[in-house]
Amino acid sequence: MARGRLNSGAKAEAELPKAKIDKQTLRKIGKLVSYIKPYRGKFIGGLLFLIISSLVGLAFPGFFGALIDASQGIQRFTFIPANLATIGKIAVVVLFLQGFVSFFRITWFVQVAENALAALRRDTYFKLVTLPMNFFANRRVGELNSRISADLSQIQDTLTTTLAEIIRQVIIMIGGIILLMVISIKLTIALLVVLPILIVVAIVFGKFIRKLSRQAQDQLAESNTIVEETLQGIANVKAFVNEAFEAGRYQKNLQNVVTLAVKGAKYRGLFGAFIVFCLFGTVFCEIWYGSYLVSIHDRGLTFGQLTNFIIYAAFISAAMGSLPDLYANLQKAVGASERVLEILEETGEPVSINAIENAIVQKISGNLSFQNVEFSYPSRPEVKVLHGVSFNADAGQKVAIVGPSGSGKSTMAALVLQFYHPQGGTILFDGKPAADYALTDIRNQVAIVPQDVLLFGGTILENIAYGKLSASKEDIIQAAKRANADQFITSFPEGYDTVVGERGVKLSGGQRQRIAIARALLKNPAILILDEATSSLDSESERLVQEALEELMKGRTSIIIAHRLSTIREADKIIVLEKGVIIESGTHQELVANEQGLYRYLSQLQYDAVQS
Ligand SMILES: Nc1ncnc2c1ncn2[C@@H]1O[C@H](COP(=O)(O)OP(=O)(O)OP(=O)(O)O)[C@@H](O)[C@H]1O
Repeated sequence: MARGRLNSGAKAEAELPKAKIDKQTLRKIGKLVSYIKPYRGKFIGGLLFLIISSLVGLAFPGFFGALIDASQGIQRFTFIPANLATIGKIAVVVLFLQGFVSFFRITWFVQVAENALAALRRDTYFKLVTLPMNFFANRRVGELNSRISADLSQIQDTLTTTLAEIIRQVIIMIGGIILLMVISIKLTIALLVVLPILIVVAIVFGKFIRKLSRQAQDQLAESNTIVEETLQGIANVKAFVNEAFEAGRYQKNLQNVVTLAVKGAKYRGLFGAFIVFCLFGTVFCEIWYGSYLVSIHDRGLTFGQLTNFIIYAAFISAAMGSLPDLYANLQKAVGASERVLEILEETGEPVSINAIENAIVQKISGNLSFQNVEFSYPSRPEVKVLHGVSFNADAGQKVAIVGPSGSGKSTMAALVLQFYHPQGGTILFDGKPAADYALTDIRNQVAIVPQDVLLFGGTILENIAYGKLSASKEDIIQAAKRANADQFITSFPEGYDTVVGERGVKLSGGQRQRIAIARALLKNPAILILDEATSSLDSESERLVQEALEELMKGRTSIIIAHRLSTIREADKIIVLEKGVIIESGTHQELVANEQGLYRYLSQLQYDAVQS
């Protein structure tokens, strides 16, 4: 029980936190029961079979006793004759039934748990992806990931094994004690006085030793860090002639490891001695006393009963010993359920899990306007990012937003996409407030080509199809051609089936952008947001991307978040944003005419940078 992986050098594994189990938490996690409901027949059947198999398991040692007694001509039970062959036949039938019941219990429990968990995983995932952007601002991806993996796995383990084990062990413990009492009250009392004390001591001792071995492991991991650090920074160590200092530091750490390990070993030794002396001592005393009872024939025990007693005593000790760990697992599962429920109870965005229900209902032709939009991010309500921003983009117009870094350009794009909602003012599509549209109607008709294009692990074909999942291969190739992407895609040996993303081919920035443009072309939105890449591409790549963008912008409203002013000269309107306020707006010609204007200043800066 106390055997940690001593001195492996690996950091001790982080355990899932345990939760208190009380009425309130049980009521809360009771909501998860709805996931088992569709399979209640199998679940109840499994429970019933579990109880039967536990009871049969408990009764089975009775056959051993009956066999031993039968060998001495004693009939143990009135309903089992003292005949070895008959007892053997009955045992075979019981074993067969036990096997049958166990088979169904295990398969049914696993079926229930797997199906229920798959549904729970799906719902948690769907809830996660439909949660508003603000939810993600306050949480780390790793933490959310562990909800889906570690927490749900813990619940799954509990449903498949822990719950069944607890029920079985409780039945064995209670049933075992009753049976022991039937055999010999005196022996049972002697056992029950000593056994719980021994088990409690063993558990506490075990925990203590586990803690010590974890400390030693952590210490060793720390000394491994010293090795890693010094080897990585070996030039520094040498330059400062600090070899002796580092060796001393390492030596000191190792000494701590040894001290902790030796301390752990002492307690381990003590634990072993305790087990040998107390536990085996108790067993010996019990058998000794039992043998005495066997020896005084008339009031005492039969050999068979003594054998039964020893087997049941072993059963009970094992059950008592396993219950604390099982209970701890149950606590972890309750904690995991609470955390999963926290996500499930969040309010998600109105997006249906059924793709058909997300289809466009209200068409948008492309008129967009901001009216006095005031906005601060919910995670930082005290910082106002947009102050009364107003502008109009008529259907088909190109509107560029320029301004220094942090002025709020990307925030405006996020508001158009309804990632957040303004605290003041209104965003209108075709003259109607955003709230009059279904969220999916707006997002389905607005596309964004972001600065940094993220491709999913999959083929190029799948990545382009992400813009319109129902698109045919011809449509996808057509979109890629219009986005100047077909040529480089077909130059790969596997063409459109080339796998990209983490495990696949790495595409250049310009290539990824053209894939994103093809994706947006396929989506065919009424409103397009282009978040121009800040890092410049080489001139050939730049030309290809620019051409593709021109193609993409044709016939739709385009909002261009521009970093290079040279690309937006032809825009119908340029909005200059500074610290969340529109300070200028007009065409390129109008803006450069304003000698005091920020736009003129910024374009002069960029022009000078290009010249130098
Ligand atoms: N998710 C967020 N939560 C809180 N504050 C944010 C968030 N995103 C941006 N901000 C803040 O809002 C302000 C505007 O940021 P925004 O990204 O819109 O600027 P930008 O003009 O697009 O800048 P850049 O040109 O560097 O991309 C900044 O002060 C930024 O720190």
